[in-house]
Amino acid sequence: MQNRPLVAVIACRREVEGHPAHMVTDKYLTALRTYGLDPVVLPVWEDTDPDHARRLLSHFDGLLLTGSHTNVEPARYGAKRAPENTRNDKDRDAAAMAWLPASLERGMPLLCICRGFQELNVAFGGTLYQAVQNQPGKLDHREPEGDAEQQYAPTHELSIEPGGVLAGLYPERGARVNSLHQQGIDRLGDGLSVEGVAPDGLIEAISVRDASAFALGVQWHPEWQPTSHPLYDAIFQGFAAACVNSR
Ligand SMILES: N[C@@H](CCC(=O)NCCCC(=O)O)C(=O)O
Repeated sequence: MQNRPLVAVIACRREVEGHPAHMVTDKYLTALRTYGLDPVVLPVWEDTDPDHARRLLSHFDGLLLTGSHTNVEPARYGAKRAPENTRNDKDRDAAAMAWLPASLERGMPLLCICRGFQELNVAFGGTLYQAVQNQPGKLDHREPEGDAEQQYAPTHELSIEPGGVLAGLYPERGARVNSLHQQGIDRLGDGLSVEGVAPDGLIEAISVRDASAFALGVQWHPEWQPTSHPLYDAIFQGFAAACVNSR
């Protein structure tokens, strides 16, 4: 267990038993441990600034931005709040928007999942659909009814862009992936590349074009039982190898 790469994991602000808390659900932390990484949960504060972000992240070998039921504040991508968009977390928004450029500047490996994927797009000047299910021609990407096994079961196809970062990690042209989100990428941020799309054309995976290390975002949840899904496994293997190399 010695000398495992240290991965900073963004927390969310939630109320726990009547008190404000900073928390991460276990599956993200367990997935990192499974792949030989040591997760460290970092609290989020609305007054995070770029200098603090640089100093804080200098202690780590990688950064994971997790999924969350909350949404990026629409004002951050120049939109008004839609009625379907009811959950926010301004502390997490501020931390993510400061940590993303700081981590890329340092060449730290970066894995962004679901909300994290949407944050990566917004950090690069992209915009989001606030309710994908209301967009003409788009599928409903929200989770099905049921228990966690049913909600995180693969529900739609993913088509992987040939020649990209994801294609380099996983040899097949596609896979079935889970889907637990209401929001999604509308306009792609400048400097990002599409790595995979859903059958309705919704962008499902992106990478940072000029990143000096692994920098991938995915709309689905590879942290859910990663060792039993070859694509999810390949993503964590790739991220873990990059974290080892960045020490
Ligand atoms: N709120 C956003 C992002 C969806 C998301 O990250 N869901 C995570 C669910 C809980 C988890 O598994 O961590 C949206 O609705 O698009």
